[in-house]
Amino acid sequence: MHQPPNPPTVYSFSTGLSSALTSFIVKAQKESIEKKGRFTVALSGGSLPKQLKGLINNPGVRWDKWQVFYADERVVPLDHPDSNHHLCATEIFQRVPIPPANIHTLDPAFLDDLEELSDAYEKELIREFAQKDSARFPVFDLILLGIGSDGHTCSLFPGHELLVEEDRWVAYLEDSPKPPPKRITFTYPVLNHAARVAFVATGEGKADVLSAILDRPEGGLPASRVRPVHPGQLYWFVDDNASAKLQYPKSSFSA
Ligand SMILES: O=C1O[C@H](COP(=O)(O)O)[C@@H](O)[C@H](O)[C@H]1O
Repeated sequence: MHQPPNPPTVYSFSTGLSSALTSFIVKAQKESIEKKGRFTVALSGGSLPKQLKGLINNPGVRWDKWQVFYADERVVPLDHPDSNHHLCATEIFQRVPIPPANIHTLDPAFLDDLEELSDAYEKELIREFAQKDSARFPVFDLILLGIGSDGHTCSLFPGHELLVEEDRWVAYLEDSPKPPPKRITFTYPVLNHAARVAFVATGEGKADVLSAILDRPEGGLPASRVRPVHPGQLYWFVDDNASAKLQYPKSSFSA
């Protein structure tokens, strides 16, 4: 019998969000390596990578065991300032000993063909997961997401047709309301099969939307639809500015 999804756990911080997030990630990494010998992570762009700086020079991080994907990516060259990979590389990966082969970027050979590009990224996921796991969808150890003030997450935007995609692992869009317009994105089946999903949101500009996502999930904003299937866990790491209007109960964080 299917069990309902676990309810979200919300941690709100006046200070120290980044170091709590670091402890959380390192703990998840340790558990995953003990179980499976690797740590599969998907990252977002935007404001998230700056919150991950505690991973740099952290003796607990086993970079050689990480397999990194991007939960969404803008269709631009990998060294373009709009690229989520470029952002993560600049903030983190250029400063840590992660083997380049463990970072799975979009294939720049297909930048002019979105269908080929998203197919190729899906195949990259299949290569990493299908040989090792038997699940119909990849089971990431951790997916780290951000939110936009319109409630989007990854490149899943309010009212977009990709919100009902049930089959593809990776999809593309040419009409993102936030520039740049061409993007690829994980779909809900991938997000909702992860072992853990953690959203990170900071600043008063996110306060209204955070309350809409968590206090009124029936509104169906894209971020509200991220509800990992049991036994997957959903976490929110937010600061007190972002949670200022939130009614949803907060939990206290312990490393
Ligand atoms: O366009 C995007 O936006 C979201 C949210 O960005 P933020 O700057 O408000 O944190 C981000 O999570 C996503 O990866 C990115 O492509």
